[in-house]
Amino acid sequence: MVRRVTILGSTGSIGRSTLEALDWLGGREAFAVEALTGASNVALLAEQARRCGARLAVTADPARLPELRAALSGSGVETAAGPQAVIEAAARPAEWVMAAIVGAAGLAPTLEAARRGAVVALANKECLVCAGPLFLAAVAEGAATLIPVDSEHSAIFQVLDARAAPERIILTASGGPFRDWTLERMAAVTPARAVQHPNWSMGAKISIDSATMFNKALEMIEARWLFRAEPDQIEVIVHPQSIIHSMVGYADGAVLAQLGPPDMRGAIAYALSWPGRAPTPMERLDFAALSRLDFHAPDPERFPALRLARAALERGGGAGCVLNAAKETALEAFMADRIGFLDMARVVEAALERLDGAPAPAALDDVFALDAETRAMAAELCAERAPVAARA
Ligand SMILES: NC(=O)C1=CN([C@@H]2O[C@H](COP(=O)(O)OP(=O)(O)OC[C@H]3O[C@@H](n4cnc5c(N)ncnc54)[C@H](OP(=O)(O)O)[C@@H]3O)[C@@H](O)[C@H]2O)C=CC1
Ligand SMILES: CC(=O)[C@@H](O)[C@H](O)COP(=O)(O)O
Ligand SMILES: [Mn+2]
Repeated sequence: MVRRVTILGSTGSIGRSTLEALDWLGGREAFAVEALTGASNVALLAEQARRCGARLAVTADPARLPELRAALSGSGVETAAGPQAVIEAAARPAEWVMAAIVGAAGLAPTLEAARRGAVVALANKECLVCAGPLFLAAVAEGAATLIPVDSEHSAIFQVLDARAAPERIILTASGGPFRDWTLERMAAVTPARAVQHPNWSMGAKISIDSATMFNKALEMIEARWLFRAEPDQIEVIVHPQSIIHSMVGYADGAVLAQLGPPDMRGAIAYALSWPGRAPTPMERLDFAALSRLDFHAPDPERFPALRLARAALERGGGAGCVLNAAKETALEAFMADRIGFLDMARVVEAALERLDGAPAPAALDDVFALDAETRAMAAELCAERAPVAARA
């Protein structure tokens, strides 16, 4: 039977890997693409839609609709544009939806797919970071199935034992490109350098989040909601090779791990073939060639993001939403050379302090309001930091 799929964020790193995984697992004979969505890369979106015979292609940017229409003229692919059209794409009747829009912009469309009961392959971590309880309520309300795709959470999902509650959730972290750098060197890091992840090929924003370890901070909060883990059950260990994707410890002291090459097509193919395991051409691990796997504790001084995530977890309420919105604002300022690399954590810390006590958002509009309030405050905090050129 042909399965209908939708890819939210098809033009990004995860979106492109998803299209490859669909080809691995049977292509057009096994899958019919209902909708693809992108934002700025309209040429790629149109090419993807033609190639896989999508019914609908949507750009989140209304100004790009004429370009999308021109690129798809004569193809029979429907077109639409704007944030509401992305939500409507998620509402269309695909049984399996890849949620791969970057950032908080992915929340509303992914919620829509969950509410109507799709199998949601969740790459976007911000849904759970900004609105964990709300998002899980939508999953329950829609009787949706949530399959984690973030490599760590996919790994944990794969080794969870239905018969025993986990004692520890152990997230592995590569440590990013500045794992061994001094604070002095890190202070002068440029965006071009920060996007160079040592192991994974990913979009620019998550690559920089890996460099600050804010990616791991988001993943701690993601794990809290996905696996209903208490904050003190969630640990982070630096593992520079990114071969062990994460681990779960049980009450008898046993630790189960999932291993594989650092290639997201593995986690995506798993989400497509769940509850089975379809054969894939993923590279096989050669343990003799690997020879060693290293581990060390993260350095809290050089990577304050982990401490901030723990504080957000302990504060609860709207702290996850505040942490993410402040982080996204600071990340954009860093990418535009308006603040330095180490300033990102300073901005997030100040925003968390100023908005301490923000209540947990009870509805989507509350998330948007807290997100907007935090972004405005974080933008002021960024403006207060000395310009990068003045500090050079
Ligand atoms: N890349 C990876 O290996 C991993 C990614 N993730 C998570 O998955 C998500 C996607 O990451 P990644 O693929 O790297 O990101 P990319 O930046 O490569 O892709 C992001 C996608 O979102 C689209 N997009 C950007 N802004 C908007 C918007 N405002 N509204 C709607 N769509 C938008 C982009 O469109 P366009 O490009 O056309 O502008 C693109 O399709 C993130 O949440 C990330 O944290 C999790 C684990 C691993
Ligand atoms: C592929 C994936 O899931 C990323 O989130 C990855 O984990 C990033 O690597 P870091 O461990 O450096 O954050
Ligand atoms: Mn990850």
